[in-house]
Amino acid sequence: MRNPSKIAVSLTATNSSELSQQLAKLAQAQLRHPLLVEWRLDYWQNWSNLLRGYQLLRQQILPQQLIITLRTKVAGGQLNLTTTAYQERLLQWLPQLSAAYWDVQWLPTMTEFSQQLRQLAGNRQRFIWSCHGLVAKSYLQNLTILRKMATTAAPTDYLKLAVVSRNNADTLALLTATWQAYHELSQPLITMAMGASGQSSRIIGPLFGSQVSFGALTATGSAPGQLPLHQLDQILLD
Ligand SMILES: O=C1C[C@@](O)(C(=O)O)C[C@@H](O)[C@@H]1O
Repeated sequence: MRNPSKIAVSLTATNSSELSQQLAKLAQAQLRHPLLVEWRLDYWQNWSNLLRGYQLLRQQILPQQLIITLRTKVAGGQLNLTTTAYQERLLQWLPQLSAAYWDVQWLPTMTEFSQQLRQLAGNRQRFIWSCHGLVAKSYLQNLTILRKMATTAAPTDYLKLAVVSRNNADTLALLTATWQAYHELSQPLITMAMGASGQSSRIIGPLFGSQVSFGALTATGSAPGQLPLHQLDQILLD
């Protein structure tokens, strides 16, 4: 049987006071769907007080609700890091910040890094293997990425694919690839088409096998095309 769909929301605070504000806003949210909270570390300005931010977060958010993500510029995030610097930061911080999921930017050539992560994480830690396409992709390109990511992921890890959409055909390519992957692969999926023309994928994604949809807590959210959290909660089709 399928798991119930979840909604995720990103905290994009740059410092502790912004984080408190975003958490206060989140505390007001009464949602129909189970909620995951993504902490986007790439927005955080001063990493010497990252642990302080984490403590603040944990006063309100349970570890089993938490996703921790460090998104680099090449994948649409805020931090300009080389692959090596990105991987070093993950290896440094993963043992210190406990979360249900760590988001990891997937690369075809990362066998050694993924083994290091798993060793550090032990059995309890699960991963979201992420691929962010900033250029629109065809059905086959989307499906091929999902299939390749599945070879890195454990059965309980998520595979996440976010691709830019220029039009309805791009969105359909993402949704139909999701549908095929849902029938072929054992891992749960999170997919979305980014941008205004991809917005429908955030609403009907669950009908095609995507299990988590991201809504926006702030005016801009954390990616183009996200719907406001409450609106998404009302209209998500699952
Ligand atoms: O990977 C994703 C999905 C996302 O890019 C979106 O399009 O909603 C938002 C990001 O914060 C998150 O890490």
